[in-house]
Amino acid sequence: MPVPVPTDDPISLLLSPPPNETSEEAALRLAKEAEARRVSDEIDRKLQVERDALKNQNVLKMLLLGQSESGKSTTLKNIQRIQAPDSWEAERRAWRTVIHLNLVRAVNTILDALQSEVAQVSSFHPNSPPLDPLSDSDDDHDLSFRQPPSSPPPPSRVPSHLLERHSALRLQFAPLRRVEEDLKMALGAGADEITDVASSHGHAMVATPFDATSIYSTSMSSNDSHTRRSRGREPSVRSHDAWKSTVVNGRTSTSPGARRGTGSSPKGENTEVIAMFRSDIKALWKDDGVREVLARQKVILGDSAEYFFKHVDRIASRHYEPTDDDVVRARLRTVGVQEYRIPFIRAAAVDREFIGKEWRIYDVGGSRTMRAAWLPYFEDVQAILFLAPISCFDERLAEDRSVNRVKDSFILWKSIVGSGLLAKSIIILFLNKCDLLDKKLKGGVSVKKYIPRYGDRENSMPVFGRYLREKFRDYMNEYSPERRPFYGYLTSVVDTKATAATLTSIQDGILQGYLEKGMLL
Ligand SMILES: Nc1nc2c(ncn2[C@@H]2O[C@H](COP(=O)(O)OP(=O)(O)OP(=O)(O)O)[C@@H](O)[C@H]2O)c(=O)[nH]1
Ligand SMILES: [Mg+2]
Repeated sequence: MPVPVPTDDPISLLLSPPPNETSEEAALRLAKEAEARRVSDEIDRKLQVERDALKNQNVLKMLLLGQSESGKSTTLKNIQRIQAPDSWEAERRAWRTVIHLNLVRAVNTILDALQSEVAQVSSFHPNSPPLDPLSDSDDDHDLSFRQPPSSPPPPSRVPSHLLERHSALRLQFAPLRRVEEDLKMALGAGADEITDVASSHGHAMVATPFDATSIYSTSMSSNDSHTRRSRGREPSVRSHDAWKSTVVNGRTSTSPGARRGTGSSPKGENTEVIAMFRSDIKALWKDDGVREVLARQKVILGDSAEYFFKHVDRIASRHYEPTDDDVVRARLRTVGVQEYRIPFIRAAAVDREFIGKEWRIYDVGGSRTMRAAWLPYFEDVQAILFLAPISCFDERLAEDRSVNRVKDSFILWKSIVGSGLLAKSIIILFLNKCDLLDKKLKGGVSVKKYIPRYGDRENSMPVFGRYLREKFRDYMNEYSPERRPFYGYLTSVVDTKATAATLTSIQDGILQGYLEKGMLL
């Protein structure tokens, strides 16, 4: 006797057999469901084994969360630098390839901007397409964002010398296109930035990790709707150092010949080519006309581009060895979830009981295409370090141009602090990129234009930073299932000295708290 399906229950609707199903179809459907359940149970079993192992080892589990380019991997580098100096040193060399890619990509982006200027596609704004403004009636009840409509670009005032030289420049820099392709090949998927949803390679776009529900989510033990898990893809922890050993050992040559399968070019050819272009790159960056084109087209070169151009003499040299600061500035997008094991070396200062114990840190890819993969890591997490970049109050997500980046951080934050699954976790907030915010506000960008309710408060980094900090705190108080302390820091994680001090005191505080509760021993 078929059970009537309540029409208002989407899960039951999904699970109910299709009308007029034949017995063969029913058998096939049931077999598929049984297989999916088997896979799902296997995932649960593996995760449980992992959890039990962690408990036995007295490991503290920490997640780094936040949108893409919020500074999660940069924070992790700070942690590695302080707490795992040997592996930090061993990996230094590998970052050279990433830094070279960052530099070459920035040069090629400048050339693309010149190209579009010359082609007089002057209405084309690669980084800021006109959109409907986000109005005050937006759903964010006490803080709304406005994206002022893009005004038409002013007529090109680019000096004619640059326009005339443009074709020559393109020819002159042509070898750097090939170098970019080679370096990307060597570094793998993370070498490409996600530019829009079309480049998400079929990954589901979700605003929060809890939005990825599936028909099997009802079998979760917790009754918190936020704990529903997508069972579509097996959770995977990627090895984070695959590209590092590749570029250091030269298993994949970064030479153009190797890319085409001939393997004929000597290793290190790309470094040679980049070194040959040192003075040309310097001249390009210093050219006022170039600056004007970049400003006019609102081209975003990446947060570290300016730093790499500033240090091009060192970086574009044949014997370049990255410094600590260079490594911290290097940008490589995180793909999936990456696990790091880091000992508590400062722990002796807190209590010698901690000697031999370690952090298990998970660094996640932050774009909306990656967030579904976070959820399996939420159980038994002791600490979450949440990064919200606050310099980007006037920017939109690369993967969804309709969403303001600070608003996206609020959406994510509310879902994390509001999750029953994470109710016992310590949550620490870094309101990051304060250095860039300071520069932006001093450069004349007005907060009020994008956040009308900011009103006539001072347009300065400390005041706006504190204002946002209060908003995050209020949301935590409003959304947390149980009361929890708020730890919010205004940070610039590229400042390694200040970040080291902050991280050390946070670690000591967390360890002390756990020690007092007897949860680690
Ligand atoms: N100036 C400045 N740059 C920063 C800061 N934090 C991070 N960056 C830079 O911003 C870029 C992105 O940082 P990542 O740490 O790679 O960002 P992420 O959150 O790991 O990004 P995904 O891996 O895509 O999720 C890098 O070039 C960093 O050097 C900061 O506080 N100030
Ligand atoms: Mg990352």
